Amino acid sequence: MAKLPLFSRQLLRCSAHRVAGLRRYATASTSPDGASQPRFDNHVKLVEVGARDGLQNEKKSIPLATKIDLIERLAKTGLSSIEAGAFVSPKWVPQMNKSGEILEHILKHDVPARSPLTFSFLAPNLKGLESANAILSRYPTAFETETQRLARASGTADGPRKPALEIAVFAAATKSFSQKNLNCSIATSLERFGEVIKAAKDADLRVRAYISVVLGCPFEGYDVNPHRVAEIATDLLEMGADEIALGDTTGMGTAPRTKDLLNCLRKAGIRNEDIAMHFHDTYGQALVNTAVALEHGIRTFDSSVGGLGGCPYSPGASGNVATEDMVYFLESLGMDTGVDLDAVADIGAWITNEVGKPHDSSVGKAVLAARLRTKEEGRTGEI
Ligand SMILES: CC(C)(COP(=O)([O-])OP(=O)([O-])OC[C@H]1O[C@@H](n2cnc3c(N)ncnc32)[C@H](O)[C@@H]1OP(=O)([O-])[O-])[C@@H](O)C(=O)NCCC(=O)NCCSC(=O)C[C@@](C)(O)CC(=O)[O-]
Repeated sequence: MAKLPLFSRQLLRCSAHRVAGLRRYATASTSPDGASQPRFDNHVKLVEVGARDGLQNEKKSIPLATKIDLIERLAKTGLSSIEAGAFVSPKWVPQMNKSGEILEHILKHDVPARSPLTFSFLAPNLKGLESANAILSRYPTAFETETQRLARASGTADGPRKPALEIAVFAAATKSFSQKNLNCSIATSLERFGEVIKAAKDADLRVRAYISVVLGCPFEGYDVNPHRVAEIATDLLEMGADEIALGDTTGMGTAPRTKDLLNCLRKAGIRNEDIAMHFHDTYGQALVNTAVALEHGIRTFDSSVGGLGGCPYSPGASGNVATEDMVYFLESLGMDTGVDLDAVADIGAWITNEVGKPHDSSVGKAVLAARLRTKEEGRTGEI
């Protein structure tokens, strides 16, 4: 009898949460005072940042066709949110200079997707937003506004499914990082983001607001003040941001400091639903920190296929936590990501090869190796 392929597509995709009797991951996510009020909320949203954060640091210019191919492949995996580009100064980050073409491609072509998709683009100032808006205004019916997206999500509207668009601003928790990344102080960046957020809201777009270096700064070290992070997050939410993405840009975060930061934000009145975690894996702590954030009640995490990434203004920082590792890890805890692990493993191998980078996902490599073994065993069986 042929051996059961141990890591079959089904098993990899569904993993432990479909196994009867497995403990579901409990959380106290809505308890404002942190009191233990376990509830079951097993869906985790993964925000795929490979096409932007993953590629922005590459020195060699990556062809537009490769970037579009990457985005289209990712769209078929069950991901619901894909960061696709950045309307930033090409002098600062040359790799992102074709982001307008990417947005235009998304609007002109019906990108086949397994789930309703949101595409996100960074904009550090009004100039960036205006560039995005100029393109959007040429295709006014090709995307869902935030009002339409919310109506669809709540079941009060239907009709042909179109992609939704999101604008992302990016503040920093330290003065030095703000200066290096944005060429201005934190206060000035917040003033600019206030304008960007207002204009994006006027255009009925969803807004994500990053705060970088929340758990360690390449210039100021480990001691980033969590109260300062909470203040900046509060400012951005008051300006109208829909979500705060906390960036461990350097990967210096540890489990206790992740917990302290999230407790500090909770005490400041920031809801878990408004927070996403963005871990880099420089010190191999991203999954541990994810577990801490998950236990705290966070349900949105960023990741990058193949572990691509690194910030141009964070010397030494390695890639984002790999999407393959996140899917495997989260599903082994009983969470549902809706993402096809087999498919992202293929994309991770393909894109790292395309950009000539080492494939940085342990899970991705294991999945591919197991598939190869199964195939070889199948061939041997046939003989
Ligand atoms: C903010 C600026 C523009 C200030 O940079 P600046 O030099 O102070 O700006 P400026 O207003 O003096 O403009 C300089 C030139 O850039 C142009 N310019 C100005 N703005 C734009 C724009 N939006 N799009 C296109 N061009 C722009 C502008 O027109 C001008 O062109 P010139 O007249 O010299 O030909 C610059 O610092 C910048 O673009 N920074 C972005 C850096 C960046 O993209 N970093 C990576 C993203 S953040 C990140 O990766 C972290 C994150 C989000 O992943 C989370 C985490 O891990 O922590």
